[in-house]
Amino acid sequence: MTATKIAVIGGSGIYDIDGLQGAEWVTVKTPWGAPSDAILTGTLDGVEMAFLPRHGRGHVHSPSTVPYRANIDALKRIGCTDVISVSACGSFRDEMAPGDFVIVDQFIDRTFAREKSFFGTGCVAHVSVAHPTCPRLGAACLEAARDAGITVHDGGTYLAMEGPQFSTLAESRMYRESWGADVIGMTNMPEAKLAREAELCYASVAMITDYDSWHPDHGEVDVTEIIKTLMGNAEKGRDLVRRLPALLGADRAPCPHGCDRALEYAILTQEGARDPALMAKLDAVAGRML
Ligand SMILES: CSC[C@H]1O[C@H](OP(=O)(O)O)[C@H](O)[C@@H]1O
Ligand SMILES: Nc1ncnc2[nH]cnc12
Repeated sequence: MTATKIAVIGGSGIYDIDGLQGAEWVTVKTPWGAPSDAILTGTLDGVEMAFLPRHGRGHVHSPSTVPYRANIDALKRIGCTDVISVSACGSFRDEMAPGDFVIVDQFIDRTFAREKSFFGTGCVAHVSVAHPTCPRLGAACLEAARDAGITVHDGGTYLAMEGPQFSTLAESRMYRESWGADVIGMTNMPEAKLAREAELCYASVAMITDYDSWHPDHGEVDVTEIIKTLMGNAEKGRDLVRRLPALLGADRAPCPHGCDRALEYAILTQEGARDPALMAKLDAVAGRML
């Protein structure tokens, strides 16, 4: 058993969480640059927590410029074991209405202007992301959402687009009709892939704000409407987060799905051929393996 430390990455509309005992904003340095902001640490129901606003307080970073590698490294570096992403999303399904939450379990990654791996020349690694989210952590999020009285859907495919503009009508229809995506956002990739490389359990809670632009009854995405829905969603998201420590507990058994052992057979570069500079940068992310 190891001590649980729950990280929450708050998306648009969620820039802090309340109720933490011993709350303190901590600045964390990483070899991948500065994270989006300082990290709010403390305990809730006897469980260690860490909160990182993805876009920074004041919403400074765009989806393309969020420092995803620094964020995941920083959370790993301070001892987090589980990462929960809470994000605003558009919906491709009639039944997934604005105000509903979806526990995402698959992704389609359409992002192209972001660093997607901690590894590279001098230390090559290939982890599996066939199942990119942790079922144990996702189940806890589902239970927390139900306990909070939130309308929540168990499972869904999140299309990660580059942004920052919303999709064209043709793209929206293609993602929905041909690609089978359920929700759309701009930030969960490469975050989920990096969390897997860092051997962190990752779950994604999509908070629906709109029907993107495909819906004949709703017209195109309207950011003022999104922001209105976002405010209500953010309060529900905070309620969900408050319930997680009691559900996950202070002590943590190894992940039954192997998230915390993802690098076990993933590093291909032979010891003598590894780049010392890159190896030094991997101290937190892959320290267990090096
Ligand atoms: C507020 S609309 C677009 C913006 O909101 C989402 O951010 P996050 O995933 O961090 O909640 C979406 O991905 C876009 O970045
Ligand atoms: N329709 C949408 N597309 C992309 N990101 C979003 N975030 C919230 N709504 C969105």
